[in-house]
Amino acid sequence: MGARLIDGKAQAAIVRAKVKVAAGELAARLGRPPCLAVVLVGADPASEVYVRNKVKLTKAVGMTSIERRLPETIDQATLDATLTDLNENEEVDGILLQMPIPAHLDTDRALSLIDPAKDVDGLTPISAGALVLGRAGLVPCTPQGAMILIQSVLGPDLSGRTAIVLGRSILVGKPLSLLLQSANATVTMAHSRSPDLPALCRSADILCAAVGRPELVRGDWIKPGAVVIDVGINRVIEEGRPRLIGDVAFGEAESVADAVTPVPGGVGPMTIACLLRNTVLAAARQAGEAIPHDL
Ligand SMILES: Nc1nc(=O)c2c([nH]1)NC[C@@H]1CN(c3ccc(C(=O)N[C@@H](CCC(=O)O)C(=O)O)cc3)C=[N+]21
Repeated sequence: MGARLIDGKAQAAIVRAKVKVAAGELAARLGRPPCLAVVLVGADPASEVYVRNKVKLTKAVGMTSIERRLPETIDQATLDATLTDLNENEEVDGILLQMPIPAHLDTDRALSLIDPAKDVDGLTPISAGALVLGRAGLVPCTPQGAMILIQSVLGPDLSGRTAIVLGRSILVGKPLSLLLQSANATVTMAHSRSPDLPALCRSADILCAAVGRPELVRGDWIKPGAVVIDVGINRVIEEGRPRLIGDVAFGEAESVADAVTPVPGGVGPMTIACLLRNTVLAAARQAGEAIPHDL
């Protein structure tokens, strides 16, 4: 009841349509389509699904993709060599190392080897630093997708609005806080140790939940008329069936918020659309070409 639904599937389709035009323009100038390389270590079933989906959507927007599948048991040197090989491959514009990688491998080391120019996940120290410093760089996909959803409701300028981000992960919470601040919102970075989370949340015009705790955010945590962005994707079993639920109690949020993202169909589809967008941006920048179209 009440709140508008923020349609992540529809917004992702808009982003992909723009990416498709841009990829076409760029392909004509480069003499080949932009190319995304996906590195998958091991055979985690959830990762397999994501990677298959990414490859399918990459082709659908007129780009190419290559996959490097490595066995669960590889050593760090093999992973490192795979990444540096892709760095040097001039046919590859973007590199994505699918997370998580097996525990015996060093994630930080692997990420820091990726050429920042090809870092379509925005997770290398150089990309993270560029975001902090407000310089041009590749922005992590999930927070970028969340921003597009927020701005689809509130417009590009968030001046005068307060925002709270629950969660301080490198992947989502930290970069999303910085992006909100760049768009002129006044941002609170909250987390599990923050005092009185419900009251903090209730003061925010924009509430972003990225903590990975199913339905942590209740209706009475939400300021009436707020925009609620649910970044959580929690797999739960309900009545014997697997189901995806967010970090926000959706039914309760609906009767308080002005607009709210569903799970699934909210931020998730935006993540992949923004990955494709980053691949085009990376291809253009490396070739010294202008960013095609209005991306
Ligand atoms: N290097 C790296 N980059 C990532 O961006 C990355 C990763 N590793 N590892 C795993 C997580 C997870 N992730 C999702 C992307 C899309 C949906 C998505 O589209 N979800 C659909 C539902 C899909 C379903 O039903 O399972 C939705 O929310 O509507 C979900 C999760 C990207 N990740």
